[in-house]
Formats: sequence, C-alpha cells, structure tokens
Amino acid sequence: MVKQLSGSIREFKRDSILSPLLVTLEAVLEALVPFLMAILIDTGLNHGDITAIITYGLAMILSALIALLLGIFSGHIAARAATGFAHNLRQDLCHHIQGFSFYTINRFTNASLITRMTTDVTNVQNTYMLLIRVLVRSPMVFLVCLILCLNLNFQLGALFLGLSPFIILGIFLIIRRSSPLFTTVYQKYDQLNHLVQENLNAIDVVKSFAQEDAEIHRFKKNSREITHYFSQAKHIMSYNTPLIQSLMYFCTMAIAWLGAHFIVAGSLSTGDLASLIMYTAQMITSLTNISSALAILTIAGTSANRIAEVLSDDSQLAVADHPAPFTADGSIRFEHVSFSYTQDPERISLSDIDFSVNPGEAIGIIGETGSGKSTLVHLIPRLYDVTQGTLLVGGTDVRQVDLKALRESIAIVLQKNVLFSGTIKENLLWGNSQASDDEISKVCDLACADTFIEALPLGYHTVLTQGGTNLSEGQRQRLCITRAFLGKPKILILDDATTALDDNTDAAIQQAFRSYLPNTTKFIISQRIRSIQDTDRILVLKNGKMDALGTHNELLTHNAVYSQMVAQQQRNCHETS
Ligand SMILES: Nc1ncnc2c1ncn2[C@@H]1O[C@H](COP(=O)(O)OP(=O)(O)OP(=O)(O)O)[C@@H](O)[C@H]1O
Repeated sequence: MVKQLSGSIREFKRDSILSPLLVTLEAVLEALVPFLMAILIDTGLNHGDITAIITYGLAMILSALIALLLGIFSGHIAARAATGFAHNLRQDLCHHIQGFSFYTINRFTNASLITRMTTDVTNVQNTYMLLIRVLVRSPMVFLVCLILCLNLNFQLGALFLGLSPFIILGIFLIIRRSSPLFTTVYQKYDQLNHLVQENLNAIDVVKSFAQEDAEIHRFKKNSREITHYFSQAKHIMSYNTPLIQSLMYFCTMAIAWLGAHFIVAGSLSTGDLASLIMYTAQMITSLTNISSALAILTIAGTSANRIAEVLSDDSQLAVADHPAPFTADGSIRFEHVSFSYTQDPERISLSDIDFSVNPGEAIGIIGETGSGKSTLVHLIPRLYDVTQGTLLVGGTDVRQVDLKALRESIAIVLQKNVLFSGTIKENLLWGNSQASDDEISKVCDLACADTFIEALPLGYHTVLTQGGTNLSEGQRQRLCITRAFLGKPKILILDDATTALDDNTDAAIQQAFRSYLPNTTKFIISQRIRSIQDTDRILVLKNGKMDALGTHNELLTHNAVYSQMVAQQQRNCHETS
C-alpha cells in the first residue's frame, strides 16, 4: 500500500522531507525550554543571580520564538506537500482508471471509484499532513523530554518508560478493533453514493413509478447503517482519551509525591521538579496527540488501502510493448471467438463466432435480446478482450496493435448516447477536432441534425447540460451519429443507434452512410428489418451463436429465425396501418 501511494509524492518529496526536519528542530527547541527553566530556577532564582536570570530567561524566550517560527514554516510546507500529493494521487487514479477494461470498472462500480477519487483522497491528504507533522513532532517531543527526564532523575524518567508498553498495547487494541468497522463504513458510503447516483440519473423513472417513498426508505436505511458502524468505531476510539487521561493523572500524582520525597531527601532540586512537571505535561500532550493522530490514521488507512487497491489493479487491457504494424483498412476477422463476462464457463455470451468482413462492407446484425449483438461489436474496439479465439482488425490480432490507433480508427454510436456538458459544436468536434464549420454543417445535414440545431436560438453554440438531457432522445441520437460521421472512421458501429428515429429519418441516415462513408466498414445492429435489409450481409445471432450469415434474400429463404422476424414485423406493420 505504501509503495503504491508513495509513487504519487514525486515533486513534493523535498517538502515531505523538509517539513519533518523542521518539525524535529522545533521539538528539540520546545523541549529545551523546561531544561533552561530548571537552570534559571536553580542558578538564578535560588541564588539571586540577576545575570543568570536574564541570560536563561532570554534563551528560553528565543527558543520558544524560534520553535514557533519553525512550527509555522513547517506547517506551510507540510500543507503544500499534502495538497500536492493529493493532486498527484487524483491524477494517477484518473489515469489508471482510464486504462481499465469495462469488466474492471463493473467490478469496482462507478460509485466506489468516485468515492475513492474524492473522499478517500481527501482523507489521505489530511492524514499525510498529520503524518509529516504531528506524527514526527509528537514522538520527537516525547523522546527528547524522556531523555531529559531520565537525565534529571532516572527513577521518575523510568516511570514513563515502564508505562509505555501498556499505552502502546492499549492503542494497538483500539486500532485493531475499530479498523474493520471503518472498512465497513466506507463500503456503505460506496453503496450510498451508488444509490444517490442511480436515483438522480433516473429521477423521472422514480417519480413515474411513484417510488419516492421506497427510495427515501432505502436511502435512510443505508444512512442509518453508516451511522451505526461509524458510531461503533468512534465508540471504540473514544477509549483513547480515558486511557491517556488516566495516565496523566497517575503520572502527575506520582511525580508530585515522589518528587516531594526526593526534594526532602536532597536528591532533587526545586528547579528540577518544576522541569519534570513541565516535561510530564509535554510528554502527555505528545501522547494525546499521537493517539488522536493514530485514530485519524486508522480511518485514513482504510482510505489508503482502497486507493492502493485501484492503483495496484493490473487487470487492465494488456497493451503490447511493441505494437504490431497496423493497417486500418476496415477488414475484420472473427476467428472462432468466444467471450464470457464472468469466469463461469456456464455463462458464455458469445460462442465460436467465425466470419470475415471485407473493407467497406456493411453488416447488419439481428437477433433476440440478449443474443450477444452488443457484446460482439464491443470486442472490436477492445472494450472487452475475447476469452477464446482471435479477433483480427486489418489482418492483425487486436491485442497486438496500438490501442489508441485501433480506437481512433473506429467510431461507435450506442442506443443510449452520451453527450458531455459543453456546446453542441464542442461535442461534435469530439469526432474530429479539425473539422471546419462547413464540414460540420454538411455532416449535420446528412445525419438529419441540421434542422433542429438551426432552430435552436444559439444554434451550434447551444450549451448542453450534462448528458445532453436538454435535448430529446432522437436529437441526441442524431448528434451522436453526426459526431461519428465527422471522424470518417474506418469502422463504424451503430448499436441500435436509430431506435428513437422515425422510419424516414432512419432511411435517410442509412442512405447517408452509403454516400458519405462508402469505404467504411459498417456494423448496424437493429431490431428493425428495414434498417438492415439493404446491408451487404446480415448476421443472425441466437443465444450467443451464429445462426446464419447472408443477404436479406438468402436469409428470407433459408433462415427460420430471420424469416419469422420479417413475417412478425410485416404483421405488426399491417395491424398498425
Ligand atoms: N456487463 C455485463 N456483465 C455481465 N453479463 C453481461 C453484461 N452485458 C451483457 N451481459 C450478458 O451477455 C449476454 C449478451 O448481452 P448483449 O448485451 O450482448 O445482448 P444483445 O443481443 O445486445 O441484447 P439487446 O438486444 O437487449 O441489446 C446477455 O446474456 C447479457 O445478460
């Protein structure tokens, strides 16, 4: 865990070293004050030596002042190191998550990844500051005071040494019992975030099914669980204070009682006793700080583990060290490809898919829901890797080619389209950042998007809300198709991408594919026979297997699944007309 996280310190290494060094110096100077005070009392006050009083008094003030300045300076540096470290950590997480396969993202869940990048990083940031300051300063103060105590009076100093193992054991037990509870708390936070996300994204569905009360109940239940586990953990942690306080009372009483005996016996001066009492107070304050810091460290330890879990996950898509030369000619070959989302051999989503696609060919894909249509096309840009067999693009195994180059040659339009906050134009430029206004306008015309964009008061400069929710589903689909067209990809995948369009618009867009992108290989998934019947060949999938591959006419004559679908859609058409 430490190794994973420390990699993100980078340019803040210097600050991370300098701050504890300054803090150490501060601790030494602070511990020097009681030492000087003992000399001031014994040589100055007890003997009426004004010079000694002034000299040691000034030395005490100077030590305290320098310690104060060092404290301010080291605090400033520690804050810079902690915020910089958190900044790098967020960037590293973001970079690492971008490389995750869909499978890994599903495993972690979106909500959990968001919590890890926000709450967990903030916890680690705050604790890092604590670590390079309080957890350096307090043990240092304790150590220096202990050495000086032992030096002043060995028996009284040894009292602290004897008590230390009990304190360490107490703190250890508290941390061991509370740590698993904090892990549960963070899992519950993930669930809560997931719930909130789900609810906000589908607020219309929640309202239309009148499920507000049920959802509020789910939220309250989750929230109560967080409170329950958090209070349990905090309850255990609260034993920290009585543990340290009882030590404080015990030590103060012991020092006062033993100190008085030693003074009477003449083995301790009044100055030394005053210093011992000050050292005791400093050591106890240090212990209190250490135990509070350890409590925070326990919470942050859980966060740090969760971050390290993401950073150390190497189940990313394997990228070839020396990518093979890649010719994006649009040819594709599925060679006995099988795929499963899980390790379970019983749950295979695609089985023995074996066919080739020529450059520029248009392939329609049809099949019942769950037959594996989307899964099949998701393998082409390597959103997932094949479980068995080989998928070749441009004659090369997709796992051997440069992932960026592969994905740049492919455009994919999904049924549920995603647009980002920004203007319409900015969203379209995702397809081709170099596209001119004329080009954008021409392609919008082809994708039947121009009319509605130009009707908007701000036209192409209309600002879209997150996800493009201020547009209709059909308008979003047209924008996403335009975005894909603009890039003139070598391979275009339309996964049920025209479901929200009427038949005429759908037909116009199909025609545009042929005229604007004649050399692009196209995969068109659709449940509407009309959307795919003019493609060069149609693939019929059934339960993850290839049922048939042929032209519309061939399948109509020879394939039962296809001919039944055609008959069914014709019947539906007659009934509605
Ligand atoms: N992320 C996932 N994790 C696990 N299983 C999945 C996942 N996505 C799909 N599946 C399963 O894989 C199989 C094929 O799903 P896929 O989405 O490819 O079907 P489809 O033919 O595109 O369906 P539809 O027409 O409804 O979109 C289904 O059994 C589905 O339950």
